[in-house]
Amino acid sequence: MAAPRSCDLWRYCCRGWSRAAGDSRLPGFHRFWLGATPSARSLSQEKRAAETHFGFETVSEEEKGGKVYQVFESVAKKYDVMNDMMSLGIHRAWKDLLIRKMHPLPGTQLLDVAGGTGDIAFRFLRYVQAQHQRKQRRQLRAQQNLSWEEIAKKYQNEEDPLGGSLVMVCDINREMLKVGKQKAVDQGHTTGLAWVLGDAEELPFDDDKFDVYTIAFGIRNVTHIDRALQEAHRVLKPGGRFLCLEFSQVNDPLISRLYDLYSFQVIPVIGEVIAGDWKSYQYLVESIRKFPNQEEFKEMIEDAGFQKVTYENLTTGIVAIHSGFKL
Ligand SMILES: COc1cc(O)cc(C/C=C(\C)CC/C=C(\C)CC/C=C(\C)CC/C=C(\C)CC/C=C(\C)CC/C=C(\C)CC/C=C(\C)CC/C=C(\C)CC/C=C(\C)CCC=C(C)C)c1O
Ligand SMILES: C[S@@+](CC[C@H](N)C(=O)[O-])C[C@H]1O[C@@H](n2cnc3c(N)ncnc32)[C@H](O)[C@@H]1O
Repeated sequence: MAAPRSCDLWRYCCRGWSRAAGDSRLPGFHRFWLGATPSARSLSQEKRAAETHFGFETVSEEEKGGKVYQVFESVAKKYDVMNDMMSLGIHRAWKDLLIRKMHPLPGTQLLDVAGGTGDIAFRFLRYVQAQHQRKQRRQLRAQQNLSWEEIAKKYQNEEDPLGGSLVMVCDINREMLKVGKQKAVDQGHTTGLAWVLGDAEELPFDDDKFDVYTIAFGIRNVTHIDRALQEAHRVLKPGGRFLCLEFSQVNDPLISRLYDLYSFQVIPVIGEVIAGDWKSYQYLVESIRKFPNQEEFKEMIEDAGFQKVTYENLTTGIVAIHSGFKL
């Protein structure tokens, strides 16, 4: 390595000093002698810290939430049809895989954050219902000498086809929830489902409440991902599981080129043609590129206190499922 020039050394020292001067752990006296007035320093630091991204645009942290809200308010009515069109239905398989990985048993209490129009919740309900029916059938088969009347009665007396399971869909956007509630009616989901308006960064739930926390295609839109992860940890029961389905990084260079081409050249066009909304779909593809890769996100989950954190790539890493436990 080349020897540092004197101006480099000077710059290095200045950087070190200014860093120390901004260190809030230093007593005020030291900060004063290190050459920065605490108020000026902390002000400029706050200004920098308050910036984030909205797709490729730099925005203030206060602005971001509002912009994300507008995106989903705008796409809500066309959201489901857009997902089928853009992904050629592949998003359905990704969501099915998330539920299979969770393998919920009757009685599971699930919190689905950024649950939007309910895709994860409805899959969860169908899965636990099927599990519960299978369990019932096994029990009936074990009781060999029941009459058909007794068997029929057992089926009819079944009050809760979900065996006590519940899914709480929490989302910040009224319009997305409105579409979700209508879908629940259309699909005949009457029990085991609740809808709550709430922010992933400040969940309106007590500590240690849920067995599983899911967030599908949601965390990318949250302003402070670290806060959302801490909240996930707080509301899970000890032993509870965190599962996140999110766009991730494609590592194969050829697939990555094709994927970029499709994302930037095709998706906003479909957005414009089907939903009359180029900008929201431009934001979608940009936000995917700004999201941390598989390993970086895994570290963030660990930093929030989760253990046994793993991930599984789907469709060559276009999306990944991260899993962690509160132990
Ligand atoms: C506003 O925010 C949002 C709005 C939303 O509606 C949704 C979300 C959140 C997202 C979801 C809930 C998931 C569902 C939505 C999507 C998957 C849309 C996002 C899609 C991508 C970022 C691209 C990746 C999509 C796929 C892997 C699905 C499969 C698509 C194809 C295979 C493309 C086929 C398309 C054609 C043949 C049309 C012709 C295309 C061209 C002329 C352009 C050039 C295209 C290619 C050369 C082929 C495309 C190649 C790839 C996609 C890469 C290779 C893929 C594989 C090996 C599987 C939300 O936040
Ligand atoms: C792409 S949609 C995903 C919906 C659903 N999970 C799915 O897989 O189809 C993203 C959702 O995240 C919600 N969202 C964005 N920021 C949020 C936040 N801070 N707290 C809760 N939900 C949020 C949006 O309102 C939107 O419904």
